Amino acid sequence: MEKQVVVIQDLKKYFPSKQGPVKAVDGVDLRVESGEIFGFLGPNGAGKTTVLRILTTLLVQDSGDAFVAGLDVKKEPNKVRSHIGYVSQSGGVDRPATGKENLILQGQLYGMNTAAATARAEELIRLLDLSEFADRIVNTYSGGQRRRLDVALGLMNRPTVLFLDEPTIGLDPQNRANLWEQIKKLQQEGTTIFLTTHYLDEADALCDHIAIIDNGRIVAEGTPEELKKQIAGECITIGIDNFEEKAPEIIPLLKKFAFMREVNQDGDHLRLYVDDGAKAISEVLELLGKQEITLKNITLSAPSLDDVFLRKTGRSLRDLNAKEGKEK
Ligand SMILES: Nc1ncnc2c1ncn2[C@@H]1O[C@H](COP(=O)(O)OP(=O)(O)OP(=O)(O)O)[C@@H](O)[C@H]1O
Repeated sequence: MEKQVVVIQDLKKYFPSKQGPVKAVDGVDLRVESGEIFGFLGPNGAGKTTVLRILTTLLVQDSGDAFVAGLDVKKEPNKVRSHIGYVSQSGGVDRPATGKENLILQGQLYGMNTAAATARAEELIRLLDLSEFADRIVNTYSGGQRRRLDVALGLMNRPTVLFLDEPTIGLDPQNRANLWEQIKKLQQEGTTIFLTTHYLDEADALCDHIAIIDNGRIVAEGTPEELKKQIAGECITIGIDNFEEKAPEIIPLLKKFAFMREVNQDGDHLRLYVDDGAKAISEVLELLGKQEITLKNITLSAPSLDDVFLRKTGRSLRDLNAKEGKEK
């Protein structure tokens, strides 16, 4: 088996628009190793789905190369399709049939005979814990049940790699946690998973490897631990009264502290990356007091993937998600 299941080299896809071309994917390089859960993390409109659609042969790139299971997606789309499963954001099924019937039909569409399709459907019903509802008509399913059936549908042809576009969007915390468990189980069964997500906690908890995309370009890549290590030390977040007026006054003073590595503005908060959090907090509080600045809130935390995103892009992914109503 290929060690690298997905290889992308200088991939570009621009869409025409009245304001000039939208650079949806603007020179992306990526590698996904066999057996890993790979997370493609980025805000709304960053280019995640466009890359996914190219990899799953639904869209052709303008330039650059993409290989899935060693096959060129542009030159051999049919062969690529036989190696992949794809679960889109909207999901697939809308037939007035049960989950199990939908699975069998999907298998038959892949060319399986009824016996083979039924056996595979039963295997997936066990693996993904669908037995409670597999014999019910699909339009009676909850959002979480629907999502799990979508994942099973994507697995009918035993794909080398399963592409999941925002698998947990719109799910409540319990259903999200359940789907994460199922995704981990699939990995243990040997499937490589390529998923897109807006959610920092999802990428952190689930993925072996992450690429962060913004405006069609990869801004950071590595394991969650590697990425967070780039932001050494601890993070103090402070909210102050009269932020607009006071922040420009206080930032240069904060930067003078020997323990201060970096000061970032995040909406109406300051994020201070420091060496020794406890000591730093007391000195920061003393400085605010001297400057007669009123503190609204202060927290100390370990650096998160959002800190990585903020450093690379100057914006907070958590804030962007909140604006889009996608906060977790
Ligand atoms: N068919 C299209 N025609 C024109 N512009 C498009 C088309 N598809 C995508 N775009 C634009 O390309 C950019 C990238 O979109 P894409 O859907 O890949 O982002 P995304 O990261 O998947 O976002 P989301 O998280 O919202 O799904 C966006 O600016 C989008 O509006």
